[in-house]
Amino acid sequence: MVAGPATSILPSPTLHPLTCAESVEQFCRSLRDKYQAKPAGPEGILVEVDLVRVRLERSSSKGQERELATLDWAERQPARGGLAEVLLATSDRRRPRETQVIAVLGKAGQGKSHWAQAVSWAWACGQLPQYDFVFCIPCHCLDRRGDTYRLQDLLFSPGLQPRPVEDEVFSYILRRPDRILLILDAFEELETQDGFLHSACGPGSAEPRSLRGLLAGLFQRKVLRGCTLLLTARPRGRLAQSLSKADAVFEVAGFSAQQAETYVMRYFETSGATEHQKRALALLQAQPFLLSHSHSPTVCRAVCQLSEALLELDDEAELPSTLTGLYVGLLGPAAHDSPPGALVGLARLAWDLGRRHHSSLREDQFPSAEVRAWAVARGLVQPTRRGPETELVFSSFLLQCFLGALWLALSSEIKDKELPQYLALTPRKKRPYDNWLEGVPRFLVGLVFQPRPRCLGALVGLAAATSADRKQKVLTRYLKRLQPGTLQVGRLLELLHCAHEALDAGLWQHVLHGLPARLSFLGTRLSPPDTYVLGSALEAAGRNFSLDLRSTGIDPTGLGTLVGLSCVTHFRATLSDTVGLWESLQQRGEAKLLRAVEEKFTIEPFKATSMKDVEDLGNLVQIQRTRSSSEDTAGELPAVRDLKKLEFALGSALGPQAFSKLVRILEAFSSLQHLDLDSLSENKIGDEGVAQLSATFPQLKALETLNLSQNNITDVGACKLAKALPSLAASLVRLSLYNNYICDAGAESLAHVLPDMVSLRVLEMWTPTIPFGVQEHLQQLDSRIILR
Ligand SMILES: Nc1ncnc2c1ncn2[C@@H]1O[C@H](COP(=O)(O)OP(=O)(O)OP(=O)(O)O)[C@@H](O)[C@H]1O
Repeated sequence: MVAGPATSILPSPTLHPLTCAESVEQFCRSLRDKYQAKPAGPEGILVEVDLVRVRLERSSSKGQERELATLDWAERQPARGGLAEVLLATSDRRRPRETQVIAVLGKAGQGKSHWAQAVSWAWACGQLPQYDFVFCIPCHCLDRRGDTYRLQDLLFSPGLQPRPVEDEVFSYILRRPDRILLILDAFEELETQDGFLHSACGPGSAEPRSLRGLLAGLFQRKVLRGCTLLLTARPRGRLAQSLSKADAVFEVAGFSAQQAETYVMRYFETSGATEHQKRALALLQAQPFLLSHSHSPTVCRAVCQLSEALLELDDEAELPSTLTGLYVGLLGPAAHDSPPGALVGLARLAWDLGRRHHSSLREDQFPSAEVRAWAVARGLVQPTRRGPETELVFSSFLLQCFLGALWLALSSEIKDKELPQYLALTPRKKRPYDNWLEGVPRFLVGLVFQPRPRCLGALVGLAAATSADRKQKVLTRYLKRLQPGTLQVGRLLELLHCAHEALDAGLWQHVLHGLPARLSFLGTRLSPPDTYVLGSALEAAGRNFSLDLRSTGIDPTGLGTLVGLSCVTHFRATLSDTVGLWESLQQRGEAKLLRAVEEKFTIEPFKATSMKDVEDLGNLVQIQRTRSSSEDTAGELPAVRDLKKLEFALGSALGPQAFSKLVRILEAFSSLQHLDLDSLSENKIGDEGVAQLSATFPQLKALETLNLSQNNITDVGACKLAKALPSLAASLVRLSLYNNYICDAGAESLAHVLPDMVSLRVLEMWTPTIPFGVQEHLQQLDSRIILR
């Protein structure tokens, strides 16, 4: 694990670097002892996972807002150097005494807190000798009120640290901020402090201020200047804006298939049931939907818990095929021995807290002490990892979502006409879920639609479950009125998940029927469960589809599964990911599938906007060339062979360099009809670029439109172009040369080849550098010349 015992980090310290008061040494020792204490049971399992370097980018739909960029699979760079790489991510910063801010993002349950815990554990084991103190602070423990918040209150929050702290410790911290690692875990909990980046941060470190002021001070690098500030947070929501100020951003990748398997094995080792290890793995593998979800450690753990319970009872058991089924299975036994109304009471609490963006509960919030004791005993709520002992949290965010949905499914307080809004499928000004309770829609549909006896009835009894009948009617009416083809693609995916959870043939068919034949997911992240439901839907729809899977971050297995479906007749995907897929199919000897996938792949029209695009295109052509030079003459790639339109829009900084790469592969595109080298930001390929391009004309036999406007071309380039143009005489219909630096000599040389250009209809050549007299002359010479 990146955060695991970071053996690769630095040599273990021989001597503790503190050479100060005994009280400081003692505090350090007790802090280490606290972090070293490993939790018992599954919480103590640590599977090493990757952190991936990511970036935030401006949201395409929400103007200035920033969101996590969706990286292509090949673009993802795991921090293989482990924790050392993450913590030193910004060591190349220009001012070494500056605070460095590192953000670690991930969806709920992806393992951020576990990772943060492992960082403190690694420190406690002497593996981060560059820090004298690590403070790992769960943000939900922070006191949010008042203007009397001091740095000491943040570092030494009551209940968080081992013992009362003396002034000496604090003054040591102030003297050596560079040796402090401050971890703010679950930073999204502080979203009410939104806007702190621009807040005034007030006087020195020890002075009281508001929490917002203190955060401002830390982020503006005025308080504890020189420390390392590590944040973990869910990626969506308002706070993501402040994270754009981080020096480095990583994402917790979650479990790979192999890591999920390791987790299952360790889970059964820890629980002392090693005899069930293999059987549990087989159960998971038999349920591909849950398997696709097992990249989330939270789901993986829930699956293990249910498998353990099932295998105790019955060796022939099977796991359910939905997430709703998983949580009904887990909660069913707890519901049976609950005090009256306990489950519904807890569900209401989950909903109320979630709506207010909270996950922690105080003792006095439970309906009764009995309910609290039951919920703790059943592991539904648990003490916070490092918070005050009196504070509890739901044992997972997904469980909180499930309970919230249970409340919606049963409550008579939710009006019928309000219910559909909780599915969040129709556009609204404000999204009802943003980081919080986002799992609710699927669970709500699952609970309301799945057959009562094995679902809602199993939790609250059949009599109480009948209250969901009306809700089912309301939701059926709403869902059947939805037209899947008109939904924004993120909502379409959510609808597919809801329909999957419903286990209702009518609803499923309705959704399948409305799926458009061309589905573009461009820019929308596709997780393994998304790929799974999408694949099931396409297969069941009994029609053909074409898919655009570019910029979805789809994993190689998911890509292979979707594009391998016989009903997917065409697809677009990121070039590098597609080439990766071909290579793996080739290695696995799946020649037939490889051929099929190559046939379906299209890049039409192709727009190169980055150097990577050009390089990826180059790789594709290289594959084509290698194939055609080998025995395999049928190895032509239709994507290359059939490409008709190619746009190049790299801009002036990278344009010339990238174009010289592009021009080397141009002749491979034998069907190219439209080559557009004009981008709004100007490519500036210049005379040299034009000369290189002209040399490829004899091979571009199908070229009809050539746009060379805004490319810094002078008479030199124009004359070269004119000389080469006759090779395109039979095909070229339109040539654009607007806004270059062509003068009379260049213009006239172009005009003089026009009699040979029999297909040409238009030569657009307006540019202020051509003298007026020459312009008039040219227009009289050939009416195809446009000089306006
Ligand atoms: N690397 C790991 N190895 C073993 N178990 C893990 C790992 N990561 C997470 N888990 C398990 O998954 C559960 C959820 O992880 P964690 O609480 O760290 O997620 P999170 O991303 O912080 O979620 P949230 O945003 O809801 O706070 C943990 O309680 C733990 O049981």
